[in-house]
Amino acid sequence: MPDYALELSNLSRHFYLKNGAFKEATLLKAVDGVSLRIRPGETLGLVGESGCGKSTLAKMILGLLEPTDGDVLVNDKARGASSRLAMARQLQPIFQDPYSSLNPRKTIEKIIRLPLQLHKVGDRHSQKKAVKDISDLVGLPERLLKQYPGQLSGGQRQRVAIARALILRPNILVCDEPTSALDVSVQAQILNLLMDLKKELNLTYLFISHNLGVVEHLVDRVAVMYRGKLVEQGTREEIFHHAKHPYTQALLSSVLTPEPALGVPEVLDSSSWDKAS
Ligand SMILES: Nc1ncnc2c1ncn2[C@@H]1O[C@H](COP(=O)(O)OP(=O)(O)OP(=O)(O)O)[C@@H](O)[C@H]1O
Repeated sequence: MPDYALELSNLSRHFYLKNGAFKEATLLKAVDGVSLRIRPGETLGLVGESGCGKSTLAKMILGLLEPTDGDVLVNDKARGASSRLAMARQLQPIFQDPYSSLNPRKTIEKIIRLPLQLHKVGDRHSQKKAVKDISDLVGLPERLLKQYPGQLSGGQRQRVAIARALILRPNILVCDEPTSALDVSVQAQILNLLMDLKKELNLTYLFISHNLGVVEHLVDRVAVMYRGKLVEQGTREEIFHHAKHPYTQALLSSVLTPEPALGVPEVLDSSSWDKAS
């Protein structure tokens, strides 16, 4: 077992923004010297308002964006030191919009199976069985496997995205606003599913959200980001009940008087819903 599932050291990503032909470019420090560690099996919530750098940080962890500076370690090894397959078997993303991330011309079965084919894992028979097993695990009825993304509800599509992320059996999921595009009633179902999967598969989560109401119910620890930097991190109890940094306090007080748009769902009452939304 590695000491840390994820370790970020002094991670930065800067962008030069052009201000028109004759003006000098300005430097935007989208992520600026972020260091954090997540232990195996832990859920870390990364919170902060829109534009503070959360997605940029996620993209660097996932290898979709090169850091300007700093290191990403996955299961104690530099991410650049592992092959694509080795990395795909450790770390997978779940994004906000399950529709745009699913190929509309492929059946659900093919979409979930694709990572196994791309990485040449198993034969046709074992791949089909793996798709069936993972679909059961995420609560996707078998009849949906022959359908196309456009025929599914938002919640079902997010279950497909989760199944595809898990088919190579990674131990870490980077969830970037995984429920923000869903109806409030469906959000709770997907959040409950993610928590059930975490227990069953002993997963580690980096859970990115602007919605502190969601984060409070799910995470072990919280890291608070403001203008590219981490301003505070601590246990859920420390951050939600004894926050020290004024920005964290301001963020929390805006949640205590929620706007309707924040749509804090009624999380974690799984008694009243069906698995297949
Ligand atoms: N490719 C890019 N080129 C220039 N600036 C960028 C680029 N990507 C992100 N930025 C800027 O970096 C900053 C951080 O953006 P990022 O998307 O990481 O924030 P965020 O916290 O995820 O916000 P949101 O929750 O709205 O997605 C923003 O000011 C954004 O405009």
